[in-house]
Amino acid sequence: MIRIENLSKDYKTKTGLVTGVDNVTLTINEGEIFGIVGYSGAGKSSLLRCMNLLEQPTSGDIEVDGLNLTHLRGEKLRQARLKIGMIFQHFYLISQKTVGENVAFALKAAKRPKEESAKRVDELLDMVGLADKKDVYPAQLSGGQKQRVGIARALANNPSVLLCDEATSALDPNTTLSILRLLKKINRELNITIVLITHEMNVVKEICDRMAVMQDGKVIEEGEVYDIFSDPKTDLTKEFISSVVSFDVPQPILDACTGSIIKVQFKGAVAGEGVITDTVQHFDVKGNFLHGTIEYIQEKPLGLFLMEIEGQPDNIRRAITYMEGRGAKVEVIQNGI
Ligand SMILES: Nc1ncnc2c1ncn2[C@@H]1O[C@H](COP(=O)(O)OP(=O)(O)OP(=O)(O)O)[C@@H](O)[C@H]1O
Repeated sequence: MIRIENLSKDYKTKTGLVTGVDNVTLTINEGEIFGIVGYSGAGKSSLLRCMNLLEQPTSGDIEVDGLNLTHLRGEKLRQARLKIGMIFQHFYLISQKTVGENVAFALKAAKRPKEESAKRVDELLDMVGLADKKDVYPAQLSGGQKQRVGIARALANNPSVLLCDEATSALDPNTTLSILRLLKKINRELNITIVLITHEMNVVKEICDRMAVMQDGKVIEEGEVYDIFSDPKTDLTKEFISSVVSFDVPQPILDACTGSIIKVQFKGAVAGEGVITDTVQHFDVKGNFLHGTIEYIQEKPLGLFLMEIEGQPDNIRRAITYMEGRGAKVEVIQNGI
C-alpha cells in the first residue's frame, strides 16, 4: 500500500518558486493498478518521482508498505528503493550493453551472486517475452521490445510497487495495448501494485482499477475508473472522458433534428436491456439513434446513446421519467422540451 499524505513539491527557479505538487493526499491499495491523469504540467511526474524519492518532497509523507520513505536516508533509502521498480517513456537502456546485461545490471545493485543473477535474468526475459533477445543490443529492438526490457529490469529485485512514467506514450496503439496487457499480467500474477501516470484516458480505461485526475498540482477527482467514467464530477474529467467516448455527430445532422436530442446512459447489466425500445413502444414517441456505443470498463458495460426523440412534450417527459426509473441517466442536450 502507498500512503501519500499532504504532499507538496516546490521547485526553486530563477524566476521564483514553482509548485509541482500541491498538498496531495492519496491512498493506493495493495495489488491495484492506479492511474493518474492530467495535462502536461499538472504535476503527475513530480508526484510519481516523489513516490520513490527521486524527488525530495518539500513537505508531507510517503509511506510504502508501512515504511515512511521521507524519513529514510543513505543505505536504508537505497534498500527501500529496490522494492519500488520504475519504467520510463524513453526506456533509458544502456546502449553499450546487451538486453541480458541491461537486466543483470539492476541485479548488481542488489549484490546478487553471479549464478543466481544469470538464472534471474533468464526468468525475467521469459516473463516479458524476450527470451530470444538476450544477446542483442537495444538499438536492434523495437520500442515495445525496449519497454519490455525496461519492465524486466524494473522487476529484477522483486519490487512490491511498479511506477510507470508515461510508459506507453512513445508507442503506437497496438504496441501500447501489448505493453498494457503485460503490465496487467504482472499485476495479477505477481500481485505488484502499479501506479501509472498518463495523459491518455484510453490507458486508464484499459487497465486501471482506480484513478485520480490532477490539475495545477492538486488531485481534483479520484475513484473507481468505472464510477468516474459513468459519473464524472469535474469539467476536466469530462473532457478527458470525451477523448475516449466521443459523441461527434456532424452539425448538419444535428441542425436537421426537429425533436429533442437526449443523451442516455445505462450502467452495468442494464446496458443490455431493451429499455429504449420499450420506451418508444409505451409512450407514443419516436426515437432516432444518432450515436451509440457500449464501452466495457473493468469488464462492466456502460451504454451510451445519443438520440432524437419526437412526440408530444408530455409524452417525451413521461418517456424520460420511465427511462430514469429503469436506471438510465438522461440529459437533454438540444431543443429542450
Ligand atoms: N525540475 C524542475 N524545476 C522547476 N520546475 C519544475 C521541475 N519539474 C517540474 N517543474 C514544474 O512543476 C510543474 C509540474 O510539472 P510535472 O512535470 O510534474 O507535470 P506533468 O503533469 O508530469 O507534466 P508532463 O507530462 O509534461 O511531464 C510544472 O509547472 C513544471 O514546470
